[in-house]
Amino acid sequence: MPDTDPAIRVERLHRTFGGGRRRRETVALDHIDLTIPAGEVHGLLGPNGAGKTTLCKILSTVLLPTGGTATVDGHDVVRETAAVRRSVGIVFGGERGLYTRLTARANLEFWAALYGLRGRGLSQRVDALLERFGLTDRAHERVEGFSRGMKQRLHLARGLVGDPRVVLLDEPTTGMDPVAAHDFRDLVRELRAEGRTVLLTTHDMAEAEAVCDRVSLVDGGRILATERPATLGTWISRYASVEARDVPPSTVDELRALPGVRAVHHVPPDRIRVETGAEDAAPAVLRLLVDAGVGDVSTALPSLADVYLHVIGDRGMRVNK
Ligand SMILES: Nc1ncnc2c1ncn2[C@@H]1O[C@H](COP(=O)(O)OP(=O)(O)OP(=O)(O)O)[C@@H](O)[C@H]1O
Repeated sequence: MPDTDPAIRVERLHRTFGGGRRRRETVALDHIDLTIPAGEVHGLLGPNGAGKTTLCKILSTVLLPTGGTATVDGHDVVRETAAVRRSVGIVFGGERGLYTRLTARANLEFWAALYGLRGRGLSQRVDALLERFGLTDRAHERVEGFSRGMKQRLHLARGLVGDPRVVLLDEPTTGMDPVAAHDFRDLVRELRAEGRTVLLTTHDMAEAEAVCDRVSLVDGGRILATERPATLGTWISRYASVEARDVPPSTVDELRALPGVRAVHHVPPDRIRVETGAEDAAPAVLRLLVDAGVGDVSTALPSLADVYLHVIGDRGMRVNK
């Protein structure tokens, strides 16, 4: 592969499900474009049904696109499936993909054999992965007796068995406890230090901020924005809201006229909530309330769901124009 090729290049990628005579068509991916340079950790952040898993499945050749193109490590996911499979390791969260009646070691041996490893090379790779993921002591136990966190670690080991240049992690921390989730973040940093490209799907904005070089916000099969995580922080501060009690009507009017104020809602019986939509708006609202002598004031950062709603709403309108 020439070094200039991105690790992942997706152009006008489209995937629908259903749409037969009686079934409504679902658009899982709506003509998306995405370019991820080699060595980047890229987050796909979005609500349920956004299309994240569909994209991972297409990139790992498990699913065919309806239209458009995708390449991994310079190889086309439709025409060069064998080469793509050699380049990609995929890790799904949850229970999928492990043979629970086999031991941890047997699971890894099975996958290593599928990647063409044999004999000494195979056992060295498997030993190294068991060690890396803290499973050496339990290697000869059946997976059905493993805790959820141990299964997750085995999933990660499995994803790396073929020494892939590109690692697709689909909700890998679902169900992990905070310590395991912390270890996972270290692992992603290690993968990057090893020069691998990582595509990580998650619902968790904090996780995305902690490990990703860039994040794409996905909803309804579209990529609404691709930004560096620091920009996600400004999205959050941009959508802060301020609540206050016993605000005189004239001050409410002044608040409505402030730049960056999106709405002022009455919250019965005696409160108002001011929603902002610009970075400096919340401090300006606070100043105005304090200057007006309003004492009972509080601010709230929006939840992740609020940020989705605001950003998706804003960009959605622009996309739909
Ligand atoms: N095999 C399928 N048959 C029919 N519809 C499907 C199929 N797979 C996915 N879809 C639909 O495509 C859309 C995108 O699903 P996808 O699983 O890619 O979303 P996601 O972002 O991974 O969501 P989640 O976070 O819930 O895993 C959804 O509307 C889903 O119902």
